[in-house]
Amino acid sequence: MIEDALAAAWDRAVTRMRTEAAVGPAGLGILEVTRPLGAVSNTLLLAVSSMYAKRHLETSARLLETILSEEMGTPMKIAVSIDEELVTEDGDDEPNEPAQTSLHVVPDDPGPHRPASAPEATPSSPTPRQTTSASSSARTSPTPHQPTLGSQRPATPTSQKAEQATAASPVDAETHLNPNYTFSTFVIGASNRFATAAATAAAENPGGSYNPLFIFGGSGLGKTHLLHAIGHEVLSLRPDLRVKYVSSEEFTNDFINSIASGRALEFQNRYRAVDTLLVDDIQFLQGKEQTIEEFFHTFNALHNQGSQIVITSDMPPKRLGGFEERMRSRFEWGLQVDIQPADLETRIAILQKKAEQERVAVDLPVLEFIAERFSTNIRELEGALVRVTAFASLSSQPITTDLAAIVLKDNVSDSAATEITAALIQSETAQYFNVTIEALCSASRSRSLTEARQIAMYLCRELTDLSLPAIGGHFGGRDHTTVIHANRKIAEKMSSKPEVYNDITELTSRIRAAARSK
Ligand SMILES: Nc1ncnc2c1ncn2[C@@H]1O[C@H](COP(=O)(O)OP(=O)(O)OP(=O)(O)O)[C@@H](O)[C@H]1O
Repeated sequence: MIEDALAAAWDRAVTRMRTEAAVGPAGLGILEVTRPLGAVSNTLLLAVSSMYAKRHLETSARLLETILSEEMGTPMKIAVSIDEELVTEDGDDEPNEPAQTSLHVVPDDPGPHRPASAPEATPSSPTPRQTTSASSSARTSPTPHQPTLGSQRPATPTSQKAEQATAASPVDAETHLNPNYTFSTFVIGASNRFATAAATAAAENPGGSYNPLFIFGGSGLGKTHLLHAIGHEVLSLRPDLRVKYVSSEEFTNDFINSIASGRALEFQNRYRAVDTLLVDDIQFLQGKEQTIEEFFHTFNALHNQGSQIVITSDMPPKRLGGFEERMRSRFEWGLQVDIQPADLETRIAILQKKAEQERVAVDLPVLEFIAERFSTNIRELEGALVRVTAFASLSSQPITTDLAAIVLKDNVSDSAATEITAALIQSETAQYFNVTIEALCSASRSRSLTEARQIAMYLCRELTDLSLPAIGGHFGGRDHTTVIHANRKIAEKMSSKPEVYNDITELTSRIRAAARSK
């Protein structure tokens, strides 16, 4: 229990931050839910619920420490930790929700404000059998071409997805490696065989002849997955090595923050102390001259000391505009490998693996059906499987090709013809839930906004090529782990909450229609 004097000083410091300091609404929101745990010597330990909140708080650390010191009458420092038991910064107040409870209606849980006409309707034939209540059949469906579900829970409380709702594990805080992205979960096919062989070789002999390893290819083809897989493999073979995964956006933010807080040297030491640096989506550094300069020095330092560097990009080094020749030529020092779009057999195998991981039994003809329709982007392919299995689970039906055909009827990838942007998704989502775009991107953790925001993030992940940090950036500068959390949360809810499934279906259709009409 925190001492009364300390608790009172903390409260006064928060008030002063609000009244005297130019802290924005996001910062204030975070301060208000920050929990003081106690003091060790002159350091006040604070707990927040996410990396996003921690970073936010740390940017105001100096000011906070000055005010706290004045309030306590003695020099104070702060140390911020993440406590996942706290309500998350996204207001997700059921982080440890047991799978089974998600199948019951919580009476005082209004959730987001859904449009009155929206997806609680009973679909017209030939949509699958519904478990809707009689009253819901009186409503009209806004999207008769899309299968929708009644808001009542399925009669059979055995949601396949709900049973494995806790399967997804968090990203490692130190290495930033996603435990789901390993070589064992990566399907090898003609399109990625060479890249996988090179990745394996680099992982087995870090700093060897494939240094740097440069992996390039189109969106959603598995570059990030391979990058993480290298990290895991290095650590499993050499647990003593230091591995770090970083997206280009994170590298940029880290660099900018380090300069702003006068900690440039600490930044350099942190990045130069690693044995394997995995840098994702290097193309996002284009045009950021100072960050590229810093990356250039990081690269040189690491290469000189024999550390392995692996870089991914959406294009080969030669075509990377915005980088000086000296940087591009370094990218070509080692080995460059590309990943091509997966062929049909590989796509089927990926779906098979995904279904196995999710512990959902899906017959081969259904997997073939889905794989035939989604050929350019594995992320979309996976999203399609999630939708089909979620719908089958919610409506207690077997997963058949007919059902898949209905669910995916309007969900064909048409990215070549239309451009779906984060702004479009935000605008459609805000309109649909009757909230403002500002609120959607704000720090507010109200339940209704949280779910609407998570749905918008899920749709950004599925319908755009944006990276996780880029999506976080569109939603008030949130951390990429918040986007991963939102993605997992919504994928789970789609299988257990008909209204969420319907929101996703309806919004996808509205977003695609809006993109086509532009
Ligand atoms: N060969 C594969 N085997 C298993 N899963 C795969 C494979 N290729 C891609 N995936 C899955 O597809 C999804 C998208 O892959 P990933 O994020 O690695 O793509 P990317 O090439 O990095 O895309 P972007 O350039 O948009 O960041 C991930 O969930 C990943 O696990």
